[in-house]
Amino acid sequence: MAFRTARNLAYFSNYIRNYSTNGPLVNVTVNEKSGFATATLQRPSVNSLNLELLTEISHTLQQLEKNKCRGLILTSASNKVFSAGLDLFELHKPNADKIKQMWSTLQEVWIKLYGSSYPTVAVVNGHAPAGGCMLALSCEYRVMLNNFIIGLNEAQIGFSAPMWLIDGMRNTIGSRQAEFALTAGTLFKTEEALKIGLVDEVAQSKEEAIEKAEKFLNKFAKIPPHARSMTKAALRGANIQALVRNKDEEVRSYVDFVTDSQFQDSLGEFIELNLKQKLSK
Ligand SMILES: CCCCCCCCCC/C=C/CC(=O)SCCNC(=O)CCNC(=O)[C@H](O)C(C)(C)COP(=O)(O)OP(=O)(O)OC[C@H]1O[C@@H](n2cnc3c(N)ncnc32)[C@H](O)[C@@H]1OP(=O)(O)O
Repeated sequence: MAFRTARNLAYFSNYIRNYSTNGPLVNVTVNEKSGFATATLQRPSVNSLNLELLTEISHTLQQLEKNKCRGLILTSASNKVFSAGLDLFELHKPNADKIKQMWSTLQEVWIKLYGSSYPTVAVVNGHAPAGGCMLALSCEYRVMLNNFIIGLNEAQIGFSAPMWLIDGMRNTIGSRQAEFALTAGTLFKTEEALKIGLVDEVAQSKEEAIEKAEKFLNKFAKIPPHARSMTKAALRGANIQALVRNKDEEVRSYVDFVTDSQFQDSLGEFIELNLKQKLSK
């Protein structure tokens, strides 16, 4: 049963209210009429993805799947940043166990969002570098506001995006554009992102973006949900299975990579050069 019925809506809202003891990092509302859920990321100030936020996103996606969500709009409470990607301060001189959990939860988020049975739209109402772009890419449709940047800038920071994320980029903008974008770690302005197909539509305000997102979700009103989700699984399943098979091995490589002193040095330099907040010496 979908949670558009009042009883399930109440259950879901209650779940969300009770979920986090520190106050929710993801606010979920459900439009009673359309049945569409809006998940708003609200970790101050830039929705950088630490273990707590990733865990909450992952639980939210699980609940949406369980409650047979009719469509999801993913957006940000900030009017400047959709998500700044992984929390770079948590990657600096990290506790190995914590970053192991962090990467594993990031993989879970990708699997659940990229593979969701329900349709998904990212309303990209702010900058979306690296992990921010990952969240947007795992949705089926992207509506972005003007004058922001989006892209996978991992190469600029000193590493390669993982294979599943490369697949997501390739499936969205094609192999040729993906090779250019990933090898240079390009961050695209909204209009450039529209030209290469990294975003589908541009909006001038968040309200307009939400309208466009709902219009996209409404396209599926007359399509049998199981036929839609089977088709999505057929299109995306091989990429998801490849990650599932390689999940543990990838976590091990990631922990080795991130704890290596060479990566730590280049991350330290990146933070000092690019972020306002500096590392404590
Ligand atoms: C086989 C498997 C192995 C694979 C191995 C791969 C290894 C993978 C490594 C990890 C993968 C990472 C993917 C990522 O997501 S890395 C994150 C990359 N993110 C960025 O490059 C974004 C950096 N930030 C910015 O460019 C800008 O901040 C912004 C997002 C464009 C916003 O600009 P704006 O001018 O509006 O804001 P400020 O720059 O003033 O920032 C506001 C405050 O936010 C703090 N901040 C920003 N970004 C981050 C971040 N990513 N993590 C933590 N904190 C961040 C910034 O310091 C400011 O803090 P303050 O308010 O306290 O001053």
